[in-house]
Amino acid sequence: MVLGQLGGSITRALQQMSNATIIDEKVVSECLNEISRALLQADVQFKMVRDMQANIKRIVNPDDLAAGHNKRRIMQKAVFDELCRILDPGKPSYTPKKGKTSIIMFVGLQGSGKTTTCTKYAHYHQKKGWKPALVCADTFRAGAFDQLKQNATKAKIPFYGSYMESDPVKIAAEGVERFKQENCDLIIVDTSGRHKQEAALFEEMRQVSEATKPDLVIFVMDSSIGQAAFDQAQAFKQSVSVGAVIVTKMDGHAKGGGALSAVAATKSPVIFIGTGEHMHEFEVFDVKPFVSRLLGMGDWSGFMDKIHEVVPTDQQPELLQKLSEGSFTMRLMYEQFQNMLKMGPIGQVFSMLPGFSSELMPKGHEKESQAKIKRYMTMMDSMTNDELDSTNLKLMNESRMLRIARGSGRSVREVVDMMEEFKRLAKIWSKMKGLKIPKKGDMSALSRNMNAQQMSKALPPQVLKQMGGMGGLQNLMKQMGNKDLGGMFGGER
Ligand SMILES: Nc1nc2c(ncn2[C@@H]2O[C@H](COP(=O)(O)OP(=O)(O)OP(=O)(O)O)[C@@H](O)[C@H]2O)c(=O)[nH]1
Repeated sequence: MVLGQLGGSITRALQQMSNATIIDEKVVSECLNEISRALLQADVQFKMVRDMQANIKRIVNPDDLAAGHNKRRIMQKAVFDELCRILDPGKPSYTPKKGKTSIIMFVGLQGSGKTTTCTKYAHYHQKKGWKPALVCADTFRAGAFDQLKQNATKAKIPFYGSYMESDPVKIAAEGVERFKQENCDLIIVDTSGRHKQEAALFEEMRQVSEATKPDLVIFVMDSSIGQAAFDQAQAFKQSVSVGAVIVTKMDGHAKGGGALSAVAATKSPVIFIGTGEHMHEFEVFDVKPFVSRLLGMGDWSGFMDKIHEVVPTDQQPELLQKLSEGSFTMRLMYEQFQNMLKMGPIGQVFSMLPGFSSELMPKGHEKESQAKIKRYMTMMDSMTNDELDSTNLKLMNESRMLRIARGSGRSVREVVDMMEEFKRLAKIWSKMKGLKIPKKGDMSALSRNMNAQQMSKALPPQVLKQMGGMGGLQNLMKQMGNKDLGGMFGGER
């Protein structure tokens, strides 16, 4: 995971601090120095690291820490808040509205993934019923137009470009005009890659922006961008009004700190991340779940807590059992939708798992999302028992989808959307495979007496790793006072 190493180092530094017998200013300073070193090693800009250190020092008062508070948690929260602060400029970006023309211009360094991301962005919206179109204003790189054309054709998205015309300003203006007339509601302008040393290309970018008057300029950034990130991003921001950031190649193992710096430089929110070369490898970005995953443990415990809160007690053991098997069925999805509609927003449970709530229930759109869940349930009502209980997606062939669409009075596209949603949830669900749950009768006794060693054996290895290994787990158990662990395993308390 990009930035994964940074998260691990921060977690270790916090761990070392909480192992100390007396927490005084010196121990806190050492911990902060360790965290700062980790940030610098991950390519976060020096000034940002210095500011972050000063802010945490202000928030964390060693006297408070000494007075029997949970030291690691206080420090962790301060670090968490600071990272969120860096990634969240506090104001949302311009949000295009379906049915109303928006012009979105993509800018960035060479090879950052603009062309790929333009198509992903168009495809993402197209799936949601938008009418996007792509304009290739990259006349600099030979083959850029062919690449866009190929991607656009594959995704059945209209495109505009030219092999002959060398003036990107002219192409951009013409393309935007054409698609305005065709009533496209999302006109996406792809531009050439450039860097701040190329003054003429920066001037050209400004002219493209002037000619097309974009509602939103998106800065596309490769997550492996190093120390140069801050200055480059700032230069883009100073030339055109960057309003949002998309970070690409999050599927790699880059240090990723440069990406944090660039976000700070543009003072614009990250709206999506690219997680692979393919069209669907594109996720809505949410700051808090991302940072908590980065810091190694928050999501898992939060997830279990929320299951406890939202899922009716009598259903918890069964649900956890199914989690441990990792196999997700339509029926399970149906039952969870039912719980969530009854008990509150679905996001409460799954927001703990990155990529989930943001997709299914974006903030501020809860009403629409609930309506969507209800529509999904209507479609599932038209499914046979075999379909509901199957884990095999291949079963859902075209004729079955047609039948479901007809039976529920919805379109085939909506059925396909629901299947996509199901696939995504099944992927998240499969991560829980291997969770070992004590037999029903043994549950409460076992969980009362369970130590970290036993507990570590019960957890799937990838989850244990996410929690910061044995150390992270021991800490979590301390925080929860052990007694609550019965709840994590569905036992009676
Ligand atoms: N692994 C991975 N590769 C990506 C991702 N996004 C883009 N790429 C790859 O990065 C390379 C560059 O992507 P392009 O879309 O051509 O980049 P560009 O910014 O348009 O390039 P220029 O026009 O030359 O500036 C391609 O090989 C893409 O497949 C991603 O999220 N993950």
